[in-house]
Amino acid sequence: MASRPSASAGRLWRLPLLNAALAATYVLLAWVATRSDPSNAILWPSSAIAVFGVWVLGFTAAPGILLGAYIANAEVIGWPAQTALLIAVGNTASVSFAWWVLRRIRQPWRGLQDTGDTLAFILTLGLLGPAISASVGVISSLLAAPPRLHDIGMLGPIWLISDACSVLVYAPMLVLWWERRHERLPRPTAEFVILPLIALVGVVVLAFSPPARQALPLGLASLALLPLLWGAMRLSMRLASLFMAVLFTLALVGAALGLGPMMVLPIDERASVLQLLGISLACTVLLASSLAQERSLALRQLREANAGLERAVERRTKAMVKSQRKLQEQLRFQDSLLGALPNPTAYSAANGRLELVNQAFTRLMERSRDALLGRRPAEVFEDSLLHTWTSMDRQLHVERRPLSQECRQVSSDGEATVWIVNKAQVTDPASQEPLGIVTSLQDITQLKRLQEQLERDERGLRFLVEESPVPLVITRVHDSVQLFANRAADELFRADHTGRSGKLLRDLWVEPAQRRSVVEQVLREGVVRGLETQFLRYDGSPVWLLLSVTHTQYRGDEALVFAFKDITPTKEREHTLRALAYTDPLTGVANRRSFLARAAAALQEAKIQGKPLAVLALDIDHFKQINDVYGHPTGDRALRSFSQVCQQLARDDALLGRLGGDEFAIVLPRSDDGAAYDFAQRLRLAVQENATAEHAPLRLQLTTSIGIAHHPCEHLTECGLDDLLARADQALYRAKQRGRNRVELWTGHDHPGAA
Ligand SMILES: Nc1nc2c(ncn2[C@@H]2O[C@H](COP(=O)(O)OP(=O)(O)OP(=O)(O)O)[C@@H](O)[C@H]2O)c(=O)[nH]1
Repeated sequence: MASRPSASAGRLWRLPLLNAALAATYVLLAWVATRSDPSNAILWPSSAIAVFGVWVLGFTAAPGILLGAYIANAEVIGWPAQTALLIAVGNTASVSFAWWVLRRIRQPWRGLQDTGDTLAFILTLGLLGPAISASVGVISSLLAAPPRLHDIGMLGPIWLISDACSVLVYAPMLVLWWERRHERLPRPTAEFVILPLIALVGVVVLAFSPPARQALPLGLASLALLPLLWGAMRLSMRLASLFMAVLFTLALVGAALGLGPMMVLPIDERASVLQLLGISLACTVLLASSLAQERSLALRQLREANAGLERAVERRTKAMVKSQRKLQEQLRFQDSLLGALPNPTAYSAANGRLELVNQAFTRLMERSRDALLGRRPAEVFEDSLLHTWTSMDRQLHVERRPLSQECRQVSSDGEATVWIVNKAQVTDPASQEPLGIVTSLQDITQLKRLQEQLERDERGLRFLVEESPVPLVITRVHDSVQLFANRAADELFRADHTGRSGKLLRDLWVEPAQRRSVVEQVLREGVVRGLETQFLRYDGSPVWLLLSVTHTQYRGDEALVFAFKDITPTKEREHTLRALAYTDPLTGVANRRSFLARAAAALQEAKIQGKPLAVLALDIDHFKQINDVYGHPTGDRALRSFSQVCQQLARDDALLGRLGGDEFAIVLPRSDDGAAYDFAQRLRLAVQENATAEHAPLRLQLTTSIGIAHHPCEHLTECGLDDLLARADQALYRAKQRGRNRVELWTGHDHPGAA
């Protein structure tokens, strides 16, 4: 490759030196070529140096070429200075221009790499450059000294041929040896030593044969083509160009000395014929060598590709060996795994024949491994297992998913065993094609017996539970769906009678919040015992239940078991007793004890809240007479009628109670004396109008007297319920004294003594 001068400072000094060396070489070669005859040089080797210069230094070689050409033309040949300069400019410009054209038509220019490069080199630097140089030279010569007409016709071609021959024969050798100076030479073999020697000797004989043998035909010179072609095809391009240059130089020297076949030609044609011969030999050798170079490059690439291929094959082979080894390891592992499996396990190929069996399988079959491997199921299995085995295989081919099936087998000693046959298809991971089937058997004889026992036990238990007089319900935890209810439970909740109409057990709780807390407690602690709670039956009627709940699994579901006891009669009895304890049986209002307790609580609350409270004491007027005249039953009716009127008129927060006989009391929370007085008056009037004692056909009209006391008290800072009742009683006493059917407020003047 042409090296361009670098702009770096370190290399600047080299360029003038190289140009000077180039000029000096140019002049030296011109001097050598023209030594015998300055006006008629056989060759102009300086042109080759100019090409070498421009190739290596690029256009920066121009000063060296110009200087060398000028000195050579002026000093060596003897042209006048002006002509010499013109010719030198022509020489420099032609080679530079040819170099520029070469770089344009071969882009990127890589040197003499192939026939395209070589052809471009021949056409540009080999022919175009010399043609321009010759043209400029001829014109310059004409300007200097007009020659004869004959000479004008010949001067251009002679100049061109001479330059072209020089460039084509020597320049490639120089350039190739310069550019490939670091490449090692091939090791010399007999062929590469002997054949060039023979060629050299032949050329020497031809070129330097004595004048006596000048009669040899000129065509013999073409024999030189044979060794040159051998060199072009067998040697590297660098050696071939050297070989060619050496042989041609020998021929040239012979001709210069007046020896060799050229001597048969007229003297003025000898040089041109030799040069033409040189040009054609050079072109042939260069192109043939390029072809050989291309061929060897292609061969090298092929070899490299081949080597790459071989390496790939080797790698692949290694990988295959590795994976084969891995596969074998896996197979060994698989074998040992299979052997270690406690369950009888076998692998059968796609054709059904057994390919692998473990020891458990051989024991089950009561045959040796060899007696099983390679056999079809029909050859080794008894009827029951055979039937299950083959029908599962068929099913597996269709469904292609693991299957399990139960199979009963009778061994040779007549013992029946039950097996679960598990089968799974093995498929090719890539194509999904079935490869075979793995079968594993599981002895469930014991399990089966246990299961049967359990089923029997469960039947017994189920009977017990279903027939138990204790109502039992099982519900699923997560959705409360009823999983089981015994007959007693259905009767308790009247499920048969009305139907459940979509209701769940959880809908029957009267207090849903209580249900939630019970479920949480059961899930947390496992059991809840003896909880009294109220449910509604499916028909809506209430029922009191004693409830126990526990947490269990029922047929795979998380479940709650509810056990109930109907305690409704007990609860009703309790209720009646409580009612009897707190109410007056004749009138239904609070009895004395209950009234006093609730009244005390109301007074306490009024004190805490700082609110007023009034107490009314009531007594039916002349009640004793009713009893005495019309009898007790009429008196009882009078009491009931009176209490009813009081109940109807009293506010919701008022407390009414019968203290005894015909004495009643009313507590009015948040009522001052004015409000209490108004209420008492309204009540008195209501009694007068509505309270009666029926004594057919009579209808006795009742009246009442009312005394009022209130809290806070006027004269005492602190007073209790007893004080209030006593004051209300004193006020009542005053009402009686003042004619009855009246309302009196306690004023502080009423006291027993005053009465
Ligand atoms: N019928 C009936 N009479 C009862 C009952 N308890 C008490 N008595 C009677 O009620 C009467 C009470 O009479 P008093 O309040 O003393 O006299 P009174 O006739 O109402 O006179 P004044 O109160 O002054 O109007 C007595 O004759 C008792 O026997 C009862 O439960 N039923």
